[in-house]
Amino acid sequence: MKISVIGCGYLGAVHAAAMAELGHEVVGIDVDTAKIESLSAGIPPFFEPGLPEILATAMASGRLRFSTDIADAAGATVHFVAVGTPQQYGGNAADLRFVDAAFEALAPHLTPGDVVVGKSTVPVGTAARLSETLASTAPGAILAWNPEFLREGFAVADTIKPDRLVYGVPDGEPGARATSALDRVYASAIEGGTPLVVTDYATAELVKVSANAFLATKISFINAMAEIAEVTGADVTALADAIGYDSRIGRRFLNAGVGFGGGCLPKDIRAFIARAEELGRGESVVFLKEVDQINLRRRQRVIDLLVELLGGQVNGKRIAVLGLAFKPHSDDVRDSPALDVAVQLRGLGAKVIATDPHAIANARRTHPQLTYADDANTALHDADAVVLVTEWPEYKALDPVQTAGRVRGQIIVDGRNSLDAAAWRSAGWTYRSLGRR
Ligand SMILES: NC(=O)C1=CN([C@@H]2O[C@H](COP(=O)(O)OP(=O)(O)OC[C@H]3O[C@@H](n4cnc5c(N)ncnc54)[C@H](O)[C@@H]3O)[C@@H](O)[C@H]2O)C=CC1
Ligand SMILES: O=C(O)[C@H]1O[C@H](OP(=O)(O)OP(=O)(O)OC[C@H]2O[C@@H](n3ccc(=O)[nH]c3=O)[C@H](O)[C@@H]2O)[C@H](O)[C@@H](O)[C@@H]1O
Repeated sequence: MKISVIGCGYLGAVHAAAMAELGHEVVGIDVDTAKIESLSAGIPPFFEPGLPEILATAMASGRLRFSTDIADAAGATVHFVAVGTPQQYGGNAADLRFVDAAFEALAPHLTPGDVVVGKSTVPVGTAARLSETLASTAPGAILAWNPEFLREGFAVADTIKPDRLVYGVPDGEPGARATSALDRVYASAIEGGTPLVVTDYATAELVKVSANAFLATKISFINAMAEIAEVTGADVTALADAIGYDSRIGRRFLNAGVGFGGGCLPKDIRAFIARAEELGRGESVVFLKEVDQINLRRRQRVIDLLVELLGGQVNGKRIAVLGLAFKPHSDDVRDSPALDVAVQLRGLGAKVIATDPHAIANARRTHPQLTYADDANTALHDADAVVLVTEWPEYKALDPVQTAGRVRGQIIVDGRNSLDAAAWRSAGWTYRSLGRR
């Protein structure tokens, strides 16, 4: 099939390359010239395992190209819109200006029968509104909403073989046509047994935000238990293992620590709260405010622990911050707890030396005032204390004895509860975590 993908960020670039990998003919379009130049040269503008490989194959096959000109979408019959929907500046709601601009720019290049497929995460009600607009700007074009559930770090596999597919489509013949077009796009996943839910726009939009809200709630639940564990001497990791054996609960997303961040979970729960309030149903999701608060408290707890361990103040103390990305296997620093901790420590007067295997360039762009080290050894040199905030495998593998030889003070706060506490303690470290013994 001929496909266009409007917006080539973390979601769109992977989607474009994966669609070409599946045999479709794809054009990826973005307003960011540098991003398009990089993608056109076969170089992903961000770190995503597996993307360089599928990008190279797809470019070599001639099935994938990139452009800054929206007119190049003409000729495709399915158009995915994957532009950003960030949190509004100064508010909680989603900023839909990029979605609106993309639809407005795309409309003149559509022909009747084309299917426009929303991929961006949007507040419920957005698709119905955009469908009405399209009816006048591009008569005969059909809108579907096909939310995306990929995880950064696993984006390629999640796109080629998703857990499930959800299509939000209009009633009647247009809905049937959109469904059949999407079935062709995703033929390999469907043939491979991927569950498919075909529903209306509102349900599809809500599936996406409720899935992220559930995941965020699960993380904040275990982090709330970590707060209780801290004052009772209980161990949150053993607790998570024990409740996780109950298959109704499950162990995944029960890792306590410095909490969730990234370009999605935090902004999506806030946008959900804002949208529910607009709909007069704020009370239905009021618990999400607590989910957000518990999450933000964990960042503060890491800071408080360091202050306590450093004798009441961190001013002038050299602190090695291990990790900047919001999670391992990503270079994304959007709303990253790790970067937030580094920035706050610096604000308290600490000499912060931060490091990350892949996220330094992105962190430096938004926070040029921080001091960065290219590797953990350099960051650890002469540190008065160490804080691990992104559980990259290389940090988890640090040897406590060797690490002791690099630092000035053997103090470590394990913000991801991911180190072997006993091994670090027996090597002479003062080891503290978030809710672990
Ligand atoms: N990053 C992720 O893992 C996932 C993201 N999502 C959702 O997908 C959407 C995109 O997210 P990301 O890719 O992370 O954001 P991003 O910020 O990495 O990418 C958005 C891209 O859209 C481009 N753009 C903005 N306006 C445009 C326009 N008018 N025409 C063409 N391109 C335009 C930007 O230049 C940027 O490259 C958001 O709604 C997000 O919530 C959903 C699932 C997973
Ligand atoms: O809408 C989105 O963009 C995506 O948001 C999340 O994916 P992602 O943000 O890539 O990362 P996750 O693996 O969900 O992790 C999110 C945050 O939660 C934290 N986390 C995760 C799991 C856990 O047990 N504990 C925990 O603190 C991670 O460190 C990270 O900061 C969802 O998992 C995806 O399904 C969804 O498509």
